[in-house]
Amino acid sequence: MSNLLRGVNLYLIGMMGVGKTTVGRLLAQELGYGFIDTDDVIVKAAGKSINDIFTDEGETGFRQLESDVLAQVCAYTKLTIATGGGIVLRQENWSYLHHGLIVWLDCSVETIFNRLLEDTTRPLLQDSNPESKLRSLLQQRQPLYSQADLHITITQEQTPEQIVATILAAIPSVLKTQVSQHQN
Ligand SMILES: Nc1ncnc2c1ncn2[C@@H]1O[C@H](COP(=O)(O)OP(=O)(O)O)[C@@H](O)[C@H]1O
Ligand SMILES: O=C(O)C1=C[C@@H](OP(=O)(O)O)[C@@H](O)[C@H](O)C1
Ligand SMILES: [Mg+2]
Repeated sequence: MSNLLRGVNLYLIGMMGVGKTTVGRLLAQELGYGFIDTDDVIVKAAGKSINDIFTDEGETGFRQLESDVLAQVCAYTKLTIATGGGIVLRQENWSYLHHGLIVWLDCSVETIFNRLLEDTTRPLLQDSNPESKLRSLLQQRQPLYSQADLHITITQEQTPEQIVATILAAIPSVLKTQVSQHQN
């Protein structure tokens, strides 16, 4: 698979809680790729948590840091990059994402809600009705996520290992499409 990819980066996109960070780390191991989580880089660079960045600099400040980090990481190859769920919102980010293969991890709002029930690290979910917030975020973002090269729908029961296997099995079909598009 690594030979087939020829060092092309994989970008995982999708809603918060879908498993981008968890699956991305495993996927990188399987491919012999490096792993980067854009949120981790932002936290290290800013020296504070995502919650504190949202409080101090607002979502706009966070989105600027996110774009800066994405612009930097896309200069490297052989990486699996777990992005934050809102990376799709800025048009400029797409020019960076399209340097690599974009994989949309998609699962139901119910699954996400159950996973993040106790979580306090996602500022956008600190809402009086987090489930309805998730639904409206998904509604807004779905058309953007659907611009990915690969759409992987996952069920609540699927383990990270199974999701990695599904992604690896699907990659050759997209690479083939891209090669034939170049030939036409
Ligand atoms: N396939 C899975 N099955 C069960 N729990 C999962 C799975 N993938 C992720 N999780 C859990 O869901 C939560 C969110 O996962 P995370 O990887 O941080 O998602 P994201 O980066 O997309 O926000 C974490 O607690 C993680 O352990
Ligand atoms: O969906 C979003 O807008 C966000 C998702 C988070 O990352 P995960 O998708 O890894 O949870 C993080 O970037 C921030 O809380 C904003
Ligand atoms: Mg994450």
